[in-house]
Amino acid sequence: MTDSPVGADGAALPPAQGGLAARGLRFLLARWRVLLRLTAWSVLETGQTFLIGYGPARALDEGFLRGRPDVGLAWLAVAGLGVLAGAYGTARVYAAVAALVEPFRDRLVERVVSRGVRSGDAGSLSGLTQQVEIARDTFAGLVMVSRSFVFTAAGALAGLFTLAPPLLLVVGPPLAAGVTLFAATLRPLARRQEAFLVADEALAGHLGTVCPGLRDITATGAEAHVAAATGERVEAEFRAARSLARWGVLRVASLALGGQLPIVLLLATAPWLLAHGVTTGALVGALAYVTQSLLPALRNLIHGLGTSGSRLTVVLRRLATAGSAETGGTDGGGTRSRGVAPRARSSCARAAGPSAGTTQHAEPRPPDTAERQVGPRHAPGTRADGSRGTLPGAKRATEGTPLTPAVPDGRLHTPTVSDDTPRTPTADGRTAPAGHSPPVPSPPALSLSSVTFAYGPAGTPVVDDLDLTLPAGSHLAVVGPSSAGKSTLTALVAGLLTPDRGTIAVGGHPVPGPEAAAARVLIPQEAYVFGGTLAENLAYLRPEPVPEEELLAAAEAVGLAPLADRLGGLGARVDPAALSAGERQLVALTRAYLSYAPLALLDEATCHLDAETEERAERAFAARPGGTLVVVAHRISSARRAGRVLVMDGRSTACGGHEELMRSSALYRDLVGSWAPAPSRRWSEPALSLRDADRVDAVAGPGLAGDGRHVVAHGPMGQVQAPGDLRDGGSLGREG
Ligand SMILES: Nc1ncnc2c1ncn2[C@@H]1O[C@H](COP(=O)(O)OP(=O)(O)OP(=O)(O)O)[C@@H](O)[C@H]1O
Repeated sequence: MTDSPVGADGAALPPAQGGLAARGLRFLLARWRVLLRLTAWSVLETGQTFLIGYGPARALDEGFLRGRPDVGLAWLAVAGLGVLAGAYGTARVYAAVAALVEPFRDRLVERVVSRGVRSGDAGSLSGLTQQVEIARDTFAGLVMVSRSFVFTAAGALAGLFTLAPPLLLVVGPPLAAGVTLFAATLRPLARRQEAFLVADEALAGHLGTVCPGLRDITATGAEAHVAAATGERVEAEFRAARSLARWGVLRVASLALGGQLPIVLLLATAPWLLAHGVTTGALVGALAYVTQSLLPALRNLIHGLGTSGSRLTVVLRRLATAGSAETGGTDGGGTRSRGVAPRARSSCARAAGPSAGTTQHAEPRPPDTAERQVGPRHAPGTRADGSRGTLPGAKRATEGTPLTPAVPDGRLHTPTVSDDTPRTPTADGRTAPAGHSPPVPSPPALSLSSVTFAYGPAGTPVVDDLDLTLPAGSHLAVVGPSSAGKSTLTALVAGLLTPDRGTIAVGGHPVPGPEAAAARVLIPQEAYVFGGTLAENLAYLRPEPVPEEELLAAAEAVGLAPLADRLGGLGARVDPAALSAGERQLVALTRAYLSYAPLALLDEATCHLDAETEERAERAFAARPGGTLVVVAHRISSARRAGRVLVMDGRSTACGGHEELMRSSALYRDLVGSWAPAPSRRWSEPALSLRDADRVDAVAGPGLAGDGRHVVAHGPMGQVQAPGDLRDGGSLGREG
């Protein structure tokens, strides 16, 4: 039993704070009147306990065994009255306990609230007041069980002595031994209980963070990473539970010794006791004392002090820790503690490796560093040191195969070379047209063959018989009206959904599969940011520590650098709730940018960014040597940047360059029309193009102003109302 208690992170717990006990004692002494009242009402409970054994003993000895049932019944009635009086006393005891517990709660609330008001941290305030309620309930429970044990034991021992002193000789020693053993194990048990609670909370907190992000974790291929971090916490809780269970055996032993052994001894020594003047009634009364009073009181004490006591210690210690934070305490990361036990902190620091430790205290980024480094220092699929990564899909592309062109039936067929042939990296890191590179065969970055998928067996296919081949280094924009299946397509490629028919391969590896999962990273619209440091967030998808310069270069490339500066550098702790949706997207984008996955799938991952920031991020991804980019676009600019555009609308899928699709796809033209910026009062260039309406084919240009006659255009197909005849020079306004 030498194992020492450890926290969730494996570190030994600090010794219990003696200050808490001293403060508790001072609190109680200041309320001596309440304690006196509590004692007085508890005496009634003692009387009840006394009568539980004494009444039946007298009823037997003086009544039933002597053929005087009336006397026997009278003694039983006395015992019954004792129970009634005891119940009244217990009710008064509750009132006295309330008079003790409520000021305790008030003092804690006062401290916590004044601290919260001063710090202006409403979130932490709410958490702490909850803990105050736990402390109050636990404190009340402790007062009840410890008080009950003391007065019950006093009543029972007094009863045993009154009935026959030899009974005390049989019951007293094992009871004392049991209580002593329990007292000896109390402190180590409490500390193990605390370690278990901390480990349990750490696991629950971790799962609370991880579970809402499961989709993203799967999407970004971070399953193994997260599983390892979760496994650590499960293991920590298992160790704490095992240690607690070992010590729990002693708790059971103390109950057996103090509460159950006396029963055995009373029965075993019955002949001896009866031979030494103990009456049958006294023996029965002694058994009543042990079974009805001492055993339950001892059991309550052991369970109450063993669990509630340690819980109270944990909660009070946290409240005290929160107090030190108020006076300037930090959690080691330079940030203020929020009343959460430091040991329960996320293990991301460990998961991120040594870099997390060094970046926690990182100095703000030197401005020139970012200016000099505008891209990742490595190609996808290679390590930071330039060596090849182990990800099978993370190969450098040496030969580009262009995206297959659209054909009238909407199917995508065999690739042919075009002007949009992607550029692939040369040995010195610059890019050259793929055709000029040595013709080393390489699998396409992404290939879909006859892929069909419907949500449910009877559902209409969202993706229908789709063929698509993307060479490494290419940039594809996926567009389409709402519900066209764009997100479904990215989920299929990411392996989050399984096609009903057809096959998908990423970097030549079948989807689903570990190699394919490692070769792609999906950034969904709702970005997943966790409460670690910025560096931990950014390096999350990298198995090894990432140098600070590389993180900064990535931040600069993607457009995160201003936010990183504002947050206080890479070591700054990130509060996901305090970031805007766009800022969270920038963090998620930079994290994906730093990953080794060559294929990046941006599913409206930039929808909360302004056009300029979106362009910067997309260009950064497109410039990753050998990296392939698939963007679900929601802006015309995004589609224009891509070499190729995939227009989705159920069965009528089309693919091609922007200009080509503007000519050949009515749907694409409609989409482009619906993406046009809202007109302002002063138009400097054509702002409204009406092409597919019945009566008009006009371009609204400079000088147009509303005069009550309206063109209404809404929806991707452009519903048009033209109350005036435009050819007659009617004026236009616009609404919707
Ligand atoms: N989990 C699901 N269960 C059933 N149907 C779904 C599910 N997810 C999506 N769908 C349906 O599949 C179709 C395609 O949805 P998807 O999200 O892929 O479209 P989208 O083009 O990404 O739309 P948007 O541009 O609005 O995000 C829609 O009709 C949608 O209702």
